[in-house]
Amino acid sequence: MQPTPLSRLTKLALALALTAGSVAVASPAQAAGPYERGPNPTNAALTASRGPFATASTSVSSFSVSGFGGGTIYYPTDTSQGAFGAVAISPGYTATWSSLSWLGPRLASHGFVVIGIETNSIYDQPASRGNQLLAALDYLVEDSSLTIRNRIDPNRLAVAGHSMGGGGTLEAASDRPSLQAAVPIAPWNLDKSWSELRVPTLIVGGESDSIAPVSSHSEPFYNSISLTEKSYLELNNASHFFPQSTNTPLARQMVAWLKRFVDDDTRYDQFICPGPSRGGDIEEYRNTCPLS
Ligand SMILES: CCCC(=O)Oc1ccc([N+](=O)[O-])cc1
Repeated sequence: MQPTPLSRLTKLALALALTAGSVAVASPAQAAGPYERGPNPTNAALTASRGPFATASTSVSSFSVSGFGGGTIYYPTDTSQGAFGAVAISPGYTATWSSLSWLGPRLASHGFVVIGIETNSIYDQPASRGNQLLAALDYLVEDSSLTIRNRIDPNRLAVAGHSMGGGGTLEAASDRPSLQAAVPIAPWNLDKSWSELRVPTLIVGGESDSIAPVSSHSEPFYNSISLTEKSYLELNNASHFFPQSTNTPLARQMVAWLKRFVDDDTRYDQFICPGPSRGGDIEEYRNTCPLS
């Protein structure tokens, strides 16, 4: 087939533009990442009590799963936008999911499937909690009896947890580098070095934590990570138990981190780099900006 000849007018326009040295290559509209979900983020949307998605929940009996103690799944009800990333969250020593349950609908309303787990025993240690987080993720993406399984993208998974659950979060991320994000909250672990970690990790600590003091837990954990993106948020005057009631700075930073690394949604970079400044609820924020 003959190429369509350029019209005289087009040729003239091109010649004029070239002479003027100003041929503008039409830039396509900024391509949206394939996993971006929801409207453009704002600080108000991240600090509101709910994100843009309506959510529902379903409980998971300990008798229907293996490797963890069941729990509760929260998910966006919207089925028009493709699959969502998922995050498994562990409570701390002697605690149950109810201690963190505000996080379930909060995160799900931003476009994530969340499983808040019960541990096999409330006395389980961090390594066991890490294995249980991974078992919960495996359940979400593999168990054919789970009717919402097709809402979950098996390649976009994350872990989080409080205290020994935060220690378990580090264990899970160390054991499974294919995870997209980890968020240890007031993490507690006897192992202080996580130099092998390749999972982008946001650590959130409390300035006044006397059970997992940041000086012997969150800070050395953060400092030991060198192979991946990391951020450290320290909350002003916060005790070990800050995640056990609605905590806006935690939710804001956690949603931004999950959006950025589970959904590859660079619209959230602005909340990570440079991130929150010191003052008010924020004692300190450190990160590895710029994000690559
Ligand atoms: C809600 C409980 C959070 C948590 O895990 O707290 C603790 C962490 C470590 C110890 N400990 O090592 O004894 C105790 C509580």
